[in-house]
Amino acid sequence: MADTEPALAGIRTAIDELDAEIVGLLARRADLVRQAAPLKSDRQAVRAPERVAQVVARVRALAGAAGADPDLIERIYRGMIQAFIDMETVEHHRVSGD
Ligand SMILES: O=C(O)C(=O)C[C@]1(C(=O)O)C=C[C@@H](O)C=C1
Repeated sequence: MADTEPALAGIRTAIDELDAEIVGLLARRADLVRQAAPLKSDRQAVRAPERVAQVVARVRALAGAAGADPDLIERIYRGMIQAFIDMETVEHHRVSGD
């Protein structure tokens, strides 16, 4: 069998480079979500299920156009948004006491 190590190492280097970009983008997204927290009236407004549905529908369409699996992208986004909701809930409580 051919030595697969160089190919795997190359793939992992490319993944590491993408992760550096993704983390930078996530930091910017987290900053924007944090800014939204004080603008919301209560916990239900923080969760904003209709907005989550809108974001998921949009990224599914973007995934399709980009040649990615919409189901995979939806799973990733639902996990990510839940983490942002948790963070935004803590921030909302901090600024509003609600
Ligand atoms: O759009 C908002 O209102 C946000 O706070 C952003 C965001 C998201 O991460 O996309 C986070 C929490 C809400 O449940 C909906 C969407």
